[in-house]
Amino acid sequence: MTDTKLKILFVASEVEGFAKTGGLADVAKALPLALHEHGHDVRVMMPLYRTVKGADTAEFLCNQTMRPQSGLPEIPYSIKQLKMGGVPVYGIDSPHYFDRAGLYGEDDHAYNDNGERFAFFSLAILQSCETLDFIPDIIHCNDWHTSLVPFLLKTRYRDSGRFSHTKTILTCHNAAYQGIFEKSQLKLIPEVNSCMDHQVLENYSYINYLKAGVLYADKINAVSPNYASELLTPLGSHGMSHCFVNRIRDFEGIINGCDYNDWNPEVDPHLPQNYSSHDLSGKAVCKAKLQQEVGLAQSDKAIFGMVCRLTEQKGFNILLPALEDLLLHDIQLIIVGTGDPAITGHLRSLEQHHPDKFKFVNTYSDYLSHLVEAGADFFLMPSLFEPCGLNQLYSLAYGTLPIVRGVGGLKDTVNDYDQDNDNGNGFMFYEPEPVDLINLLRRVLLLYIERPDEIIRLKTQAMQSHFYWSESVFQYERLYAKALERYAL
Ligand SMILES: Nc1ncnc2c1ncn2[C@@H]1O[C@H](COP(=O)(O)OP(=O)(O)O[C@H]2O[C@H](CO)[C@@H](O)[C@H](O)[C@H]2O)[C@@H](O)[C@H]1O
Repeated sequence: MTDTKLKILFVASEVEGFAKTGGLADVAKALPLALHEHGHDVRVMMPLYRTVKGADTAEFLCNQTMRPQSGLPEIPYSIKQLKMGGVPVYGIDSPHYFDRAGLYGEDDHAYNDNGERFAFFSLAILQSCETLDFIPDIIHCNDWHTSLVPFLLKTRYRDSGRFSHTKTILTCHNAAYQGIFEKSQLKLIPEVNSCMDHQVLENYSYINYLKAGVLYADKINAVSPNYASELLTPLGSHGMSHCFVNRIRDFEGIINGCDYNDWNPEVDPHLPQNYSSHDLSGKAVCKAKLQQEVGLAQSDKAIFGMVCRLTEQKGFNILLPALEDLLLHDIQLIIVGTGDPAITGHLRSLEQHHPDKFKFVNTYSDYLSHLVEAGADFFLMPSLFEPCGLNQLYSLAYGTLPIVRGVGGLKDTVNDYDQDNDNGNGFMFYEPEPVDLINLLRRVLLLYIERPDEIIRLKTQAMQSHFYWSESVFQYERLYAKALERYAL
């Protein structure tokens, strides 16, 4: 398979370097680049939001007109090209749908036409392939935003000769977000409204985009083997277990890699001093810089860090009560994140009660996310569920010991010190109970205070754990091969 060079179109709603709200963007950059390195002809397609970095200088390729069925007005848009290493990134430039302040919403409110926006994007993807004369072997879709592409290929485009050999992959980065919209948002794709398949209909008035993708994609994967197995269970599938069970023969888990071009403490330009597993002295300099940056006293106290979207998924129901206990100890805590106003309010009030120990930085900052990874001693990820998780991989690379809940990809990537002293590179608790996290945090703190040499050994060991994208690319290549074989038979 590795000798077969494929034409791959990777379609995603966000791509690191251009527009990002979370981990999907990281993967939408690193995976296409890794596939390109394996010799495939990879192109990426994304919406050209107003905020896309480089949008002003993107190369204009052509104007397009979408002519909807059923007498709706024509929709003009254009295709522009950005560059990401050797991989072309096509931006779908529709002022009507994408020239807005946010990607998916503003002021904590999702845009009320998101269903229509991403139905348009899915149609534009296929129309643009034809215009650019790039007919892919594989269209690699990601999450609900692009889940209608497999549906379109098997319905509207079924008899179109041009895509007769094109197969689709759907990667589920987070099946909690399913894209459930009123049928009225699907005026551009009326076929969905007449589709009576109960797996696509959420109910008689609503369509579930992710379910359409899971039903119609040729192959499906989750971003870790453990999350894939969770998605097959009623408890771990966000209500979609029957959909995944129905596709079990075409469904698997492939763990994300870590992009060591962006996340490597030996060369990271965000850090005041670089360091490696052979010499951790630069990490101490990063710790001092982090303390100075957020306004905490310079000291050797253990720093617990966290960078994330502030959502229920990240385990705040477990974490907030546990922090009340943790902050009674002689530690420092730094949380960087934006999101849910209720969580923001709790964190603000906790910070006011412990101003000398806890800094909550309510912002989105690449610089701070790198500095927290480098300067903290421990990284908190007590997630309720975690499809893969990337920050624990960054934490390992930076010698910052992850404290995680044993779910999803966290279980696949962190070796629990309590289970395996010799090979441990982090700490794990299992039950979604604050008391379990509190007990773990106390044990970790004791280790930090009483056995500093052991902590250094663990940090060094963590830095030697690697999750290379090239390994995951082999598995994606096998998945592509299976998708292409299935219809060649
Ligand atoms: N305030 C802030 N400032 C700077 N950077 C911030 C930030 N808040 C978040 N980030 C960054 O966003 C990314 C988050 O990635 P994750 O994989 O941990 O979570 P996410 O839930 O978004 O992704 C989903 O998709 C990914 C990719 O498949 C899965 O790993 C994951 O489990 C799944 O939930 C990291 O690069 C992080 O540094």
